[in-house]
Amino acid sequence: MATSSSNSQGPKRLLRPTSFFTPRRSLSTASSTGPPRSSTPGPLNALASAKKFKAALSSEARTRTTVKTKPPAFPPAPGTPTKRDPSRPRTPGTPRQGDDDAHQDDRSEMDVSRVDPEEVLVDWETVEPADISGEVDENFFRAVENANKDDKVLVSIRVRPSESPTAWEAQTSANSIKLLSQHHRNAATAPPVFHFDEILTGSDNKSVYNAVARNHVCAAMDGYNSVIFAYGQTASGKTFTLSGDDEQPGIIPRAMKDVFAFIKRTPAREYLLRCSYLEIYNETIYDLLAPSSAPAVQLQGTGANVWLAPLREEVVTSLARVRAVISRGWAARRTASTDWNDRSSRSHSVFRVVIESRERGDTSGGRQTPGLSRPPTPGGPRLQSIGGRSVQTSVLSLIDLAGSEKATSDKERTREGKFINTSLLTLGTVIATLAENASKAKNDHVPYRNSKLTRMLQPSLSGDARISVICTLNPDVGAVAESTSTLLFAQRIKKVQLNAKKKEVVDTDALLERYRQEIEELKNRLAEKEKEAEAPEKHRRLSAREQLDESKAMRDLNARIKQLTNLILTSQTVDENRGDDSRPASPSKIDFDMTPYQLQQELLAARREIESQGTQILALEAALLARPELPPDAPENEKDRLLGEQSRNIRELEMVVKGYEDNLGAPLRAVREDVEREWSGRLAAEEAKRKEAEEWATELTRALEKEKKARQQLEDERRALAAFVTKFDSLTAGLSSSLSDLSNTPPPARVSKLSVARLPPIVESPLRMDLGGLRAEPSLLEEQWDGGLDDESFDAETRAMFASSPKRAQIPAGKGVLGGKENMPA
Ligand SMILES: Nc1ncnc2c1ncn2[C@@H]1O[C@H](COP(=O)(O)OP(=O)(O)OP(=O)(O)O)[C@@H](O)[C@H]1O
Repeated sequence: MATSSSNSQGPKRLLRPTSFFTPRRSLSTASSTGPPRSSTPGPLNALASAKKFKAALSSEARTRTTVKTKPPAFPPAPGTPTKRDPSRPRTPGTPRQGDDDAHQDDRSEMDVSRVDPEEVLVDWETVEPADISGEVDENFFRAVENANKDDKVLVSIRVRPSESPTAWEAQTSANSIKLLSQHHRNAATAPPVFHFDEILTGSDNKSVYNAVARNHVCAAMDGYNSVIFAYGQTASGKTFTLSGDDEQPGIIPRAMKDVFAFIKRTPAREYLLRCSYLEIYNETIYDLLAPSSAPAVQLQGTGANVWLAPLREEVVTSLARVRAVISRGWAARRTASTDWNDRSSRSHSVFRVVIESRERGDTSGGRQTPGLSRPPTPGGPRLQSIGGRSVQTSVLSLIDLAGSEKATSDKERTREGKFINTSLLTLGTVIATLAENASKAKNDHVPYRNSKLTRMLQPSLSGDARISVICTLNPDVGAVAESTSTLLFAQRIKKVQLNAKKKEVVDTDALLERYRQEIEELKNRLAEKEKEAEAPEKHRRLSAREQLDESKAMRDLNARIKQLTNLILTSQTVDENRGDDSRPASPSKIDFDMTPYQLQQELLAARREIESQGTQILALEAALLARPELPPDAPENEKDRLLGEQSRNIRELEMVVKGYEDNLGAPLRAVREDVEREWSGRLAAEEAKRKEAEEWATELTRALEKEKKARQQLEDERRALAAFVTKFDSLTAGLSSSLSDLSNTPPPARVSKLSVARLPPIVESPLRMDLGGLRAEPSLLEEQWDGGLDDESFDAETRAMFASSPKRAQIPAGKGVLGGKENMPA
């Protein structure tokens, strides 16, 4: 197993870059002596301020710095501060360099808010050949294939070269690193061996870029958010890794070169690239591209939806523009001379490139996707989806963290160090919690809000991006504690789980077109297969197994066609529901004067619609699940292709479902809720009315019952009266005959005329009708018979009949039943 330690290659780099991308040249006197930090630095002057090793130099290095009176050296380990060189001017309170540079005026020339995105697109034709010449190789495009597979953070360790005795044994071939046993505190146990994705040594930045960054740059070009950051103690080589120098350009310049190379190799798409550069200094975010008087950048939004504002974004169309932007930002960075690093980054710096792309096409006659011609949302895409071409957006963030450090001999540096350490500590805690949550399937609170750095990184750390972390190590014996702590951080971040997804503005037209094309192709294939299957000689040639395979393939083709047709139908339903305004009808447009019944019908129809679409989604999902599994012996590339295809389908389905939910589901739900609310109000009113009516009906029934009872009573009484009259008539008839017998006097005419038929059937007025009444009132009978008829004249039967009457009717005084004319029928 090959063993290489940092010592084996020896330090090669001596000076900070004079600028990015400038042609390689031997280090100049100017750069080796470096301008005094207090001098007014232009962007390139700032870059020319050299960062020097304080350790002993390699022979190669020595020859290059002969002009220096004191040879630069690797910085000693923290904790062993060296005495400041009195000849070197003191860093004046970490000023923003370049504050007064001459570029203030032309800073906003390519500001994204001032240019028409359509005018500044980059495509394979506009990429300058010089921008991609040199180190871009074919492997880059192989990296694209691997870019989308990893759901873990890529963690690499880079050991800085040192001439001092090293405490670590780095095995690059085994990707492991361990402390030499003589430096291990516990002599009884063996020092632990740390394993990572990559262990890198030496000063070659190209191999570092290829190993730790290329895949992530490719992923960003392919639509995934990607973050690459360097973490490590001060002076361990973070800035060297990210920015590099003339001879060894770091990750940022190499990444930008690859971005243009990617565009050159992708003739089907056009790109809008915008860069921003910012730093977090003492827990305040500064825009490095804005004038120093500009207000601090604020973190807006919450959770995973965080964006920065106000933030200057410069559109870049060539490497020359990128170079200018980086130089400007670099010049404005806060660096200062510390006990360990002559140009120590006193802030976390973030270089961001927003990559937007869409398929190329004629923009003149294209249909503007409805709803996308609005002003861009903060943090959202700028490129419009034209002619049914979706826009893919991703962000590539390249972060140079400030280095963790112990207290220094300078008060101001110590204060900065506290902020730096606090935010790095928070980053450590966040990573530890995320790792713990991922490994134990927990959901503990992650303290993102405890620092600006972690809040800004929240969307990426919570799984939204591909992440690569390069942990830089100072291998010196004096830095063992810090290096161990860096390795432990690296170990924790390895466990963080990612789930980055492509960001694409869904364009239904584009999807539909894609589906239609695929259906066409599939139909052609199916037709060919059917033709083949019908050929009789073929039938004979094929084995049973082959025939089975053949018919399965045809079934699969049919299923896919069906699935795509369903997708088209679903999309069209979504589109139709958009209406003219590309949005579903607002609930306010519903006619609320409809009857509750109509509303109910409407509601039912809406529910049925939702249900049928839900079924459609389920059917699509089932069809997707039922897709053929790969035979175990399928070639690897075929598996990859099918896997890629399947994940594309899933993404498309997700987009359609999301589109459906966004465009149809939510408004329909809102409509349903509104209708339900309205309808239940009306229902409640109706119910109240019904209750009132029921009460009224009960009241009526009760009154009716009462009336019925009263009528019944009266009827009984009438019958009793009729019986009484009949009896009376017969009595009077008997009496008159006996009287005439006795005295030959004729009976009174009036009494003789009385008959039952002349009695009223129902007597409305209360009748007084008892014997006592008859007796007490001067009744007609008494008038007529003038004492000739007394109580004794009624037999016992008649008296009993009157007594049993349910309600003894009263004959009004002076209006006896026989004499009350108003009661007599006409
Ligand atoms: N791999 C390397 N090969 C050669 N020189 C290196 C390497 N790594 C770092 N250096 C040199 O070491 C010095 C300190 O490195 P650098 O400034 O990158 O450290 P840093 O981690 O960014 O420090 P700080 O956190 O203080 O900003 C620089 O002069 C740099 O050129």
